[in-house]
Amino acid sequence: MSDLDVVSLRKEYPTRGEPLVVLQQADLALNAGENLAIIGPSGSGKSTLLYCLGALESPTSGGVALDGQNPFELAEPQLADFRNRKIGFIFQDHHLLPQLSVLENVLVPTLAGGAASNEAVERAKYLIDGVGLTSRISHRPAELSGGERQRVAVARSLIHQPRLLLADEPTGNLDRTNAETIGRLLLDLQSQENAMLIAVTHSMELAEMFAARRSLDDGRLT
Ligand SMILES: Nc1ncnc2c1ncn2[C@@H]1O[C@H](COP(=O)(O)OP(=O)(O)OP(=O)(O)O)[C@@H](O)[C@H]1O
Repeated sequence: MSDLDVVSLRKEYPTRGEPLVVLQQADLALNAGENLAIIGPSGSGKSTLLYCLGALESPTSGGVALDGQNPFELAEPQLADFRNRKIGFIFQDHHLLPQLSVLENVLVPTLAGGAASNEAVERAKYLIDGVGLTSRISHRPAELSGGERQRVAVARSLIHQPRLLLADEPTGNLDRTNAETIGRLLLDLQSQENAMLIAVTHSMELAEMFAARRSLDDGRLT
């Protein structure tokens, strides 16, 4: 058994006619400290796969086990807690809250139980330093460049020391130089934190920075 096991994952979306099969028999296994890029053209099901891995979407059939736990067996709010503590998400368009500072944005995932603890604030500052934004800690997203915003999103994704980092086109909106910087940063932090990282992308440049690559074709991981 690996730290992450995905077995025969199938995802269909209902339509007025035949259901649309987006994933079929997708299998993968990953261990702590490993990273994987999944490449596929637009519409091939990359985001759907990532959402199933992140327990944001339930698969039609098949299973996901993270540290031996199948999240789809959990009821809310245990599922929300599992997602919050075990999984870090990075999206193409950062999803930062415009009215909050860099520090506050990084702390958002810790606020479910009320005010951020001193420990969380220390960890947020450590991560903001790690992504090179200490001098911007009080800035709002609108006062940052696109690459800087994505660095904040990377720091935020790591706040709970997640076991699994999921990145959906993390460099999709960035120019080549910034894309390379974010790719490198993600991989460095993932290795430092001994997390698993799965990124879906159509960028070969990004995929080539990863230790392993798979393609998503016709709903199958090859
Ligand atoms: N909620 C939904 N209901 C019905 N069909 C959906 C739904 N979500 C996605 N799809 C369809 O599933 C297919 C895969 O979508 P998905 O977003 O996973 O692809 P993708 O590889 O991430 O694409 P892109 O690179 O363009 O973001 C597409 O044909 C899409 O139209």
